[in-house]
Amino acid sequence: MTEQQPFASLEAAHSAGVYAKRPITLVRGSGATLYDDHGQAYLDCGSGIGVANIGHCHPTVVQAIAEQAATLTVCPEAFHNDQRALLQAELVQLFPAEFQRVFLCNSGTEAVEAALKFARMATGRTAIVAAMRGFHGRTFGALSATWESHYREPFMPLVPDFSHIPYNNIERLQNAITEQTAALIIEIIQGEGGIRPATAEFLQAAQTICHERGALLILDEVQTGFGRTGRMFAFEHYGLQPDLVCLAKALGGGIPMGAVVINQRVGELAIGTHGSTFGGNPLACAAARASLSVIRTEQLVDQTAEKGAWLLTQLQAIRSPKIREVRGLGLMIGIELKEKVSPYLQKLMNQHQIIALNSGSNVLRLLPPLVISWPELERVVATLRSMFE
Ligand SMILES: CC(=O)N[C@@H](CCCNCc1c(COP(=O)(O)O)cnc(C)c1O)C(=O)O
Repeated sequence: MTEQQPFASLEAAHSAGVYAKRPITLVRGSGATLYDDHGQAYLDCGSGIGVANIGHCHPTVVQAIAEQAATLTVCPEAFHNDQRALLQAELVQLFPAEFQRVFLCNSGTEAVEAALKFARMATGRTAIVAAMRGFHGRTFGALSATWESHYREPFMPLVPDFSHIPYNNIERLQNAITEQTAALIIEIIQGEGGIRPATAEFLQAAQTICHERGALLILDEVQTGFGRTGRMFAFEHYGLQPDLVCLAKALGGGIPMGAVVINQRVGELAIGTHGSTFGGNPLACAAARASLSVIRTEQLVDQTAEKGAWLLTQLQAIRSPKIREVRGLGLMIGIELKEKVSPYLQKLMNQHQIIALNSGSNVLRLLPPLVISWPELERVVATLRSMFE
């Protein structure tokens, strides 16, 4: 172990080796601030890749986890549980009335896997259509819906009968969705694919075409959900009526959790057709209930709409030959550069103590906690302006 980075070298000695690492060791977080093992503070504009919407270690969630950890953490879905029953009821309350059922799991990729299986089972069809540049997870089904070849190639063959269309291309959608299509799966804003919002026309056409041809519309809101875009769920911006909505990341307030919220149009799912040992566990459900209460009581959705609009305007006002476009919705912002983004991420972290993300090789992605303060937002804008102007 090196004295400067004792934990980094220890971790590197035993890690599977699949992750690119940044040279800091994060050991504590509070609100939108993270601290490394030397006590250095960082302003977090990554939220753990869109998880810490309510900030790090929110006291309400910490208390709920502590209480549930001392009460019951293990309860498979073979038995009823109070926290799960309450969370399910509170979760479907956030959706239109036709959404009455939810499948609980432990990650985004699991939510996508469940939605894909439910769609094939409910329709009796096998074809799945997804979007180019889309990202839906790393497990074989979700990976089959994910576009970029560098995610897919080492693992071929993937699940058969998946195809991809250009995002926002209605004509290709018309040709791709047929009577054999079980579902279309899309993001409202492509998160890993470069912070690319769908057009309202594309989304409306997707819903119309799917429902006219008996296919289900699966919305992957793993990254856009829980206030991230300035509405509780991004589909609300467009008045959509999806059939299955995949959720995860911020759902559990930092505790791993995923969910599929199911429109009654999908019909009944037969007992024994899917499952998960940890899905719906009391600890995650208690954390999720606490997180939802924080989003509600701190009015984080409305705050995000206001802060996000201001941030987007400020960043779009930066005049720089290095910036191609600034886009996004709420506090899900992408700055597309005319060059590689990684040097800028390193500079932000090492010289300015701001942690931001990439999305692809040339988009600087900002996913700050929704609790980020106005002074912290002003610091982000001032820093980026100084870097790019
Ligand atoms: C460092 C690291 O592990 N990064 C993750 C980043 C994934 C972030 N996105 C997850 C995601 C997923 C998968 O979610 P999960 O299994 O990672 O919880 C599904 N759908 C959408 C729209 C998503 O954005 C990865 O490279 O797999």
